[in-house]
Amino acid sequence: MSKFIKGFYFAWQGIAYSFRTQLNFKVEVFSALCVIAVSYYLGLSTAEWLWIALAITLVLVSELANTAIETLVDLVSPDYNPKAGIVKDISAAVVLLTGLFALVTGILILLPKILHAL
Ligand SMILES: Nc1ncnc2c1ncn2[C@@H]1O[C@H](COP(=O)(O)OP(=O)(O)OP(=O)(O)O)[C@@H](O)[C@H]1O
Repeated sequence: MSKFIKGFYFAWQGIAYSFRTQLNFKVEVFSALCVIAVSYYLGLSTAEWLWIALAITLVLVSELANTAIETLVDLVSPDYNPKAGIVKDISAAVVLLTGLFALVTGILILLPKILHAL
């Protein structure tokens, strides 16, 4: 396998590991699929699709980074350490912020269209 192809394989391993072990990542992937289906049904403009894609990407990327940081913290600091806790808390805060951004984006773009379609 070429080094280039191997890179994709390792990246996929990281996604598969996160999906297997992180309930939050599973929920976010399924939520993203639901949002994409609803967006397709509602017929978004190109700009609206880009905002939805940005929100979904930010949430999934931050959850993957959070999983990597948690795993690294558990590796280097398996025992209780206030600084290890702070690192995990900040990492979780990043996911929270991207989730809030996704929520606001979804409400601003999808809610008016859903109400109009009812
Ligand atoms: N080694 C540690 N030392 C101090 N506090 C920790 C440590 N590990 C975890 N904590 C605290 O417990 C919280 C939850 O940690 P945990 O590793 O269970 O994260 P989680 O988000 O619940 O992860 P997972 O998705 O694996 O369940 C952290 O945000 C942190 O405040």
